[in-house]
Amino acid sequence: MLSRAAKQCEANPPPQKNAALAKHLFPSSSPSANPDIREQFKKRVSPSPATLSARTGINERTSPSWNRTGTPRGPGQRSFASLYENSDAFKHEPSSVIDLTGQAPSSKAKEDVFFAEDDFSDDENLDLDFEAPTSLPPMPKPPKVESAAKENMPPPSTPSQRVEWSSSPASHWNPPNPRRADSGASHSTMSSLKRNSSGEDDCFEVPAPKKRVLPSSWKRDAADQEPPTQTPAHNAKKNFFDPSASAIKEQKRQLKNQRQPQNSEAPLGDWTGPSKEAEGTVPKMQAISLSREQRHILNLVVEKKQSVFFTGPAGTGKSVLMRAIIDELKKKYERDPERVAVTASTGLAACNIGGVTLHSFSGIGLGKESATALIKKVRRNPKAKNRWLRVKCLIIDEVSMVDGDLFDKLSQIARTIRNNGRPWGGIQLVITGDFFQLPPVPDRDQREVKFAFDASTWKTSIDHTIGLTAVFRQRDPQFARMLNEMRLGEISAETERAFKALSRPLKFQDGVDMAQLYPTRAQVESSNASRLRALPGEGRQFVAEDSGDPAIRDKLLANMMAPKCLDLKVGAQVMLIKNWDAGLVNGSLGRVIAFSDEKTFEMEGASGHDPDMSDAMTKARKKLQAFSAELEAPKQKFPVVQFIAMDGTPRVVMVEPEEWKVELPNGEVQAKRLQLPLILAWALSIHKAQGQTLERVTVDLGRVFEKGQAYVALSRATSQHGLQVLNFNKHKVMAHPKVCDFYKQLYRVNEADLGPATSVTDFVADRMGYQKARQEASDSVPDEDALASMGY
Ligand SMILES: Nc1ncnc2c1ncn2[C@@H]1O[C@H](COP(=O)(O)OP(=O)(O)OP(=O)(O)O)[C@@H](O)[C@H]1O
Repeated sequence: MLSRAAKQCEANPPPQKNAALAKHLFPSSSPSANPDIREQFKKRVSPSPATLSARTGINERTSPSWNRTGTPRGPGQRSFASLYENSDAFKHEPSSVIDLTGQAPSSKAKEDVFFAEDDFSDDENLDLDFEAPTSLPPMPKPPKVESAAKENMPPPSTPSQRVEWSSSPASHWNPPNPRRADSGASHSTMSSLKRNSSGEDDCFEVPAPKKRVLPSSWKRDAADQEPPTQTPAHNAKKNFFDPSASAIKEQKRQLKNQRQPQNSEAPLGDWTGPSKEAEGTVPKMQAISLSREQRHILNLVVEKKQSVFFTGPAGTGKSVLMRAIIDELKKKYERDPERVAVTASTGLAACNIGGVTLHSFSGIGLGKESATALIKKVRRNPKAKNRWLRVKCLIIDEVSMVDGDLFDKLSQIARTIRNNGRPWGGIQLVITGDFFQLPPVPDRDQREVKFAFDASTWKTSIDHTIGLTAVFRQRDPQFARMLNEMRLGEISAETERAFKALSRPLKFQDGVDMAQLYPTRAQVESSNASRLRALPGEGRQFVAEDSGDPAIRDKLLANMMAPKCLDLKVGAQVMLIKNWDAGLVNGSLGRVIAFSDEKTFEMEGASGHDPDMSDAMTKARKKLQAFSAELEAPKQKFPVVQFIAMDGTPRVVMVEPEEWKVELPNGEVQAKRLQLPLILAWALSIHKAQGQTLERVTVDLGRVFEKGQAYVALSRATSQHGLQVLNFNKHKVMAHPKVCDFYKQLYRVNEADLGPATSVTDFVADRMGYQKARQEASDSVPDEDALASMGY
């Protein structure tokens, strides 16, 4: 029968139009020149990669690469340049994997390959990085659809070839709605009511505004609207019969979105009073784009792989730049995230950049022992040892609080564990901080403070020391100058007078008071507790949901900005501790005006607070209840907060829990906390305020006791209008003499490659000195003298 069929087939070859259809449906396997499948088999004599892989026991990663015609390449046949020859070169396909095994796939009679357990023990010495050729052909233009979606999509056909599938609507060709993941995470329980925010999501690219924002989000610009192919109506229809909680949530969200454009003229947000934003008088806030000096540093780190310490006065954008660097490095090492370790001196600072403490990364515990003992400790800890071996780029934020001895010990650990004599065993360092700000926490033995720049290995560890000069936080140049004098401890009589004049009381009409900064946590807690008690009405307590290894979880989470227990009442002053968008950022102050759940939008406690608001809220409630009446109401209620946005306008948001993670570079989550991104904010600790930008702040210098504290506290303010200074005493604001000396040694030089107009301060003289020292260090046994002087 088969031979009869074959004969018939030979006599009547298949028509061409079927070949076209086959080509469309199976483009990768469809024969193009010769439609006869037998001819294809005749041509293909080499084994397929999968067959070979099965035969040799080597998986796809190590199997030989294949060219487009299906013939294998032998060793040396595939150059890096060839990777860029076609537009598919960057696709993640086995065929694009570079053959590092050196085995030609054409050698057919391969024997099975077996690996011993330690065959790869020296893998860490392999440096597989390569510089991309500079003369690459342009990358293929990305298609309009999202890449993630594209991977799962069949290739769209041209109109002439289009084959309609009766069971597949055209919408299946569209990318998924990017907002769905977000909204899908919103359920009625506390654990599911979270935004997908891994650590600090803020970056120089500002994220899209949150949809819970009322009323200003009712008037969104076109860029924030749903893609035209996915109207809320379309999605609502799709989920209409889906009874799951997430589908109901999604449905409600879509209904809300549908209402937005229609209601833009008379926004629901009337109930907070029409904001300037709603009236269209406030220009749309722009995403932060890095300044020239910031970009220069980014380039040095990411492209030139230099070890850099960048510093600068408060508000010069060190944190913004560091986040941009982290983003870029993570992209660069996307396939091997352990190559980038994000750390900071304290748990709080680490949380702010989505990293871990330097201690936690390095696996040294408190790190009080000698370097030799610490090396033994790391060796006994395979995970920590592996981190040291894998890391290529170590980020250290808030370096002013890193102890100098610790810096030397870590440098020694890195060299020894990595068996590499270069500074830090060849790890690229990216360090930032301002030594005029908070110093290392002093030891119990009260020895003199030792800064990181005092470390014997500091100079040999850094290629470039760069000072950022443009202050962004304070727009008023006179105020910026006053703060700079204070930073350097050189306060003129005029500046002293100006600071003393700031003792006047300040009152704001919007109900949000000044945040008072205190040096100790106890002072902060007692001040906030008494203000909360003084408020009328019933309080609500929000207890964080913690997870992770119980042995270390509580310790790791103890330093977190988000508290374990948060007590709130209507009228409580709060501060946002996450970055949401350009208007609402970490540090934005607000006031709780009600408690609500999203579905019924049932407000409590707002009446009597503000009559206009109560009236408008009633309207708002009715409108929302109209479409949410049939949906099941959740039990959990969350605070509705009226924030003062960065432009000074009020914005009302219902605040729901978010997630904080303490994560190791390999992505291993050590601890997790789910909590509202709020803290009480009548009083704040200076420690918690470090890194924040505050619009309204009171500082009582009579309470300040540590060098650097006064500067940190005062430099949080954005303007003199929002700053009250009590008990100003210029002797209280003196900088540490060692820090003054360190910065005096650094001097301004214009970088030749940036041109004469640049404001970049690159301390070239030091850098040259460092490089010379580095050269010497790598030629001989590194830093032996330094280590000997430290008793190692
Ligand atoms: N390139 C930029 N363009 C506009 N604004 C910027 C830029 N860089 C930073 N900013 C803004 O300046 C303010 C201070 O930035 P940032 O917190 O990064 O400064 P910092 O140097 O880390 O301050 P500190 O030392 O006090 O922590 C923030 O409000 C930030 O949004």
